[in-house]
Amino acid sequence: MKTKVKKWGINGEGIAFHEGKPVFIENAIPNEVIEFDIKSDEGTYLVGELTRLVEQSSKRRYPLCPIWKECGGCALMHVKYPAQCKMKEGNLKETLIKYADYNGRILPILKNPEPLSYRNSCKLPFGEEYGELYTGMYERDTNHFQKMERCYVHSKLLEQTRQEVLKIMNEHHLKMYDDKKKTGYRTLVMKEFDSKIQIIFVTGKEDLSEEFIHDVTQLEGVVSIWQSVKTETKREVFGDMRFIWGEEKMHLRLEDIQLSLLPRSFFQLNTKQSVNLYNVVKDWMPRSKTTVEAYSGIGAISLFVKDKAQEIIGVESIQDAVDNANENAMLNHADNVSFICEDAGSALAHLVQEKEVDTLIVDPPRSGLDDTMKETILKSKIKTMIYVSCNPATLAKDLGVLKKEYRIVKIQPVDMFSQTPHVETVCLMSRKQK
Ligand SMILES: C[S@@+](CC[C@H](N)C(=O)[O-])C[C@H]1O[C@@H](n2cnc3c(N)ncnc32)[C@H](O)[C@@H]1O
Repeated sequence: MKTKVKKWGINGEGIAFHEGKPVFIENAIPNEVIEFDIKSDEGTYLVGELTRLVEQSSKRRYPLCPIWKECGGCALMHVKYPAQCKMKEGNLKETLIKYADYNGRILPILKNPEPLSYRNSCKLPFGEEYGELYTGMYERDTNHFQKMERCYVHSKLLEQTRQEVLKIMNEHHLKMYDDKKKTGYRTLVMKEFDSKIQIIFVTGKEDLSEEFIHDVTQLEGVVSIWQSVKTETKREVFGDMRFIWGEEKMHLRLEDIQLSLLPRSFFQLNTKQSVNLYNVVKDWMPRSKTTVEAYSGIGAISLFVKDKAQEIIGVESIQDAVDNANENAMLNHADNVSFICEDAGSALAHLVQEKEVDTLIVDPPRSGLDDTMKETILKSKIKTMIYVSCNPATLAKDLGVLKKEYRIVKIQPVDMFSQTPHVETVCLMSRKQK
């Protein structure tokens, strides 16, 4: 069948229409004329497969990565960078209209200065082929494991080290995880900050030999090695954490803020753009008496805005991250900033009773704000809210609820995840005057 692609889908697919139903077609770009087959009928929509490009978009480019389609991690690898940014702005706008009934201004997206080689971390399962270990990922919605030769969005040092670590593992004839024996190597986790690398080997019941560790420590940039022993099937990648060698924590500097973090603690995966993101929050934040930062991770946002409030309380559910955040407050001489380990919604509910909280910053996971959080915000006297979101759909749905009491002042998309359809957004809100 032949059709013209009408618009972008949220996952970077093209959407066309066939007999009144939308057809989601991977690798198709709006305004292209294409031929496609129907892969499946999902009731309200169809899934199509592009079979031939009849008229190609000027926004299309040759994708750098040979496995971009199979991997699925970089669903926009075939789209020129300016057009990727336009796609994200457009999808954010459409989502805000759909769920929050907001059709106001959205600031132009803050572009990523490095659309390739920006990722500071990876978490990749091991596979084995002809007795050799490799890392890869499962193709989206399948059980097919795709080998990764080279990743173009990993930072250069991270990618170089990943390849060298694999070489050493194979020289030591290490094996992938065997679920029956509960031994072997499951996942390779690596983080790179300021040209220093931390490696976490997620394994079964495995003793890492001294010779193997010694060889890994010889790699340029490697400063920290951990092991995570995990024999259950649950999704969480970290099990029993064992510190093996070097520096326990990773250290990084963002402008004049110093941060350190343990392996379990979350940090944004694009270090340079996180500085630009945090500066938007800092610029938009008014002077405050008491600010709560919910979902505070290792405390980076609170420390960025530390001079704008008399007191800042960060709330985070991972104890390691809270410990790091409190140490980071000390490291940066921020006596007015402290962090507690609690569920963000429950903590806000009691903090607004105990203190005059006038400003709230939230940076929740992709699932957005839970009901307790939203109800507490609506009942509170919080004047200013800054919502940092990595998921336009949950952001828009949450704004749809919060608009009862808050008006949207400004919205700033930030491109943290180039080559992917994901977009980070900062939204400033102000409590309506009654
Ligand atoms: C998107 S990250 C934001 C971290 C931080 N703002 C930053 O920029 O590094 C979300 C954080 O929320 C934490 N989190 C998830 N659910 C939570 C909850 N119910 N209560 C408190 N923190 C939670 C996660 O552990 C994670 O550190």
